[in-house]
Amino acid sequence: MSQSSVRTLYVRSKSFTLCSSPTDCYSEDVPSPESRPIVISKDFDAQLIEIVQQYRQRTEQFKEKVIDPYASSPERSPPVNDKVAKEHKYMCPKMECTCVDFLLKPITDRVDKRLGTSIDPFTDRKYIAWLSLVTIAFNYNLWFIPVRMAFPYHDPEAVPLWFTLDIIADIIYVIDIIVFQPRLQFCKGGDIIYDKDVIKKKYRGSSRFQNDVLSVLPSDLLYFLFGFKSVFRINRLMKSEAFFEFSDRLEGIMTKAYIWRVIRTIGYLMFILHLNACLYYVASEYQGIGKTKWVYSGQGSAYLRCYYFAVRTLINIGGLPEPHTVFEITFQLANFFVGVFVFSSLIGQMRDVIGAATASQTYFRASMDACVEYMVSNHIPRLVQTRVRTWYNYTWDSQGMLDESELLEQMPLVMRTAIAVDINLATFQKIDLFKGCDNQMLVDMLLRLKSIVYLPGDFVCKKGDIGKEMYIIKAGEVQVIGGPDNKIVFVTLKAGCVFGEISLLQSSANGGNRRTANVAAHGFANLFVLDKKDLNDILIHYPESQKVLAKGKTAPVKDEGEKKKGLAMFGQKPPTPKMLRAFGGFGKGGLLEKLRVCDDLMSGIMVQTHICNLVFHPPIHPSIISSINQSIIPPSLPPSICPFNHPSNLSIYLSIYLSICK
Ligand SMILES: Nc1nc2c(ncn2[C@@H]2O[C@@H]3COP(=O)(O)O[C@H]3[C@H]2O)c(=O)[nH]1
Repeated sequence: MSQSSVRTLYVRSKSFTLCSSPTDCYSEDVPSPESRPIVISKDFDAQLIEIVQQYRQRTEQFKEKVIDPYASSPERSPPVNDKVAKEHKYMCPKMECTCVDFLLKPITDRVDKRLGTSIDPFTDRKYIAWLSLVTIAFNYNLWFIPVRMAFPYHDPEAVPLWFTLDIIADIIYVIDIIVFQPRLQFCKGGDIIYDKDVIKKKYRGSSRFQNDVLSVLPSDLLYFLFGFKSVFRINRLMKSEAFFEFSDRLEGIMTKAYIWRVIRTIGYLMFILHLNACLYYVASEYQGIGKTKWVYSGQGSAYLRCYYFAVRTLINIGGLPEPHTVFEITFQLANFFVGVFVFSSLIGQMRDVIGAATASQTYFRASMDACVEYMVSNHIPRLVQTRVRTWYNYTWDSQGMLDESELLEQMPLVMRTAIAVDINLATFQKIDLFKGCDNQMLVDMLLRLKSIVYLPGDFVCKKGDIGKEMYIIKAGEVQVIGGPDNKIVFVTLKAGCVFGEISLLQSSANGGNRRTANVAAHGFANLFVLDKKDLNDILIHYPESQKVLAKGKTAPVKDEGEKKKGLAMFGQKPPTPKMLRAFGGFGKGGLLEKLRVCDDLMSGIMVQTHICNLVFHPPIHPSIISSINQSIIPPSLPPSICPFNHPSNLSIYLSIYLSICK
């Protein structure tokens, strides 16, 4: 080894820093350097110098990064925050970004803004609308590729049109692959995945992606070699999944999904006929157009005539020229066989679709028929039979089913709650009787309601009966009636009113659990019914609400405001009569104070008549007052209890007064 090829370098023992002299290796933190000279060959020396240069370069890079923290670097991508994102809007953050990515960035940003980074494929209407477009493009290929293959439709004038349509369909396919499919949320282990990158990765690994890519392969380039032939576009049919997806999604959002199912089944039928028409034309061409009686004659519209042939053969209508050659007979036989199998299955499918669409109607008819049969065989009076039929018809017409609860019971509790809350909670919250009640209690109540339809004139409850249910009017009206033959209407309750709660909320001691009035449906009345047992079960858990309800029922009426509260639970009442106002209304020294006297004086009908005469002018006849008392005071109550001091009975008196004296 020559002296010139030898160079002396010094290595600091711990950190292996390369130094050009021993003193360079001294530093404050290394007080006693143990540097020893290393003798290296010239080649090795060159290598080391190169390494040192590389280190210097690296140091420079780091220095640069200190000045510009977002300088591109393999180790670090710039932090994503708004400011940086804006500054580097069109810069690709990752080293693996391609030019295409870089160019597409502004477009993808815009698309993200419009569509969002992920799409819910089940409910997103925009996606379903897009799918309809893809379905049109797919159907264009599905129907026109065979027809263009079979019939001579590629004449020079038509080629530009076909070409344009092909391009449009292809663009739709490509947009679907780039924009929509890589954004579709999916479910993994019960979690919905929204992350764009994960979704993209999943799509790219799916068989759908493979089919989608195959469907857009530019096989049309073969036109250059073999001429303009639609057979080269046959790979476009690989997009069939989009059609079936569209079909499912549409069924999911349509209120009458069977309409789409019928259209789809008819479409299948027409497509098979269409294919057959194409085959017939090809067969005719093979035989020679117009050569025999069986083939297409070459006259008129080729497609129309061939389609006509297909309809007659495949649906086995017959009446066609007899095939003669072996080829013709074989073709015709194949047609008949296909016709039998395909059409029998399509007809079966159609029957299922129509059967499913009318299933509920069939169920209704069957229930009603069974009931009528039962009534006839048990000699039920005709009048009752008519009422039962009317009930069936009205219930079916008004709610589209006989028993709503049957449908709801199939659902999990959370769904039932959602539906019940959505339909009725707002109405419930407005009912005065429930004001101040716990919302959760109302929801519990909603879940236990049963819907029942009453026919005009039906008694919902009768005075003196034991009250086992309370009612909320869903639709229609009921009337609180009394007097001889129940001819007197004390009050009419409308949708949203509650009744039947008096006997339910009072204790059975002294007959408090008996109905205090007759209530009958005025027209058709659709009522929610709440069982006493259900109500009690609920109230056990809501003692506060129980107090509110009890208060709503028994609160003493003190002034106009409170009177409203007390009476409002019976629904809309007639306005305060002029006469009542003349007597000072319900305020101090007014009607109530006068009536309270009867607590002490009440001993017979004459006293009541006297008070009535005092209050109402012209006076009410004593016989009417007597009949009111008989119909209002629960039989179990001692006669000494004044009927006036109960706000509800008071309202009845006022109603009678209005109806008689106005
Ligand atoms: N007694 C009475 N009941 C009324 C009146 N208005 C509505 N109703 C309702 O008619 C229902 C009959 O049954 P309930 O006694 O259980 O509860 C009664 C009240 O809810 C009224 O003015 N007097």
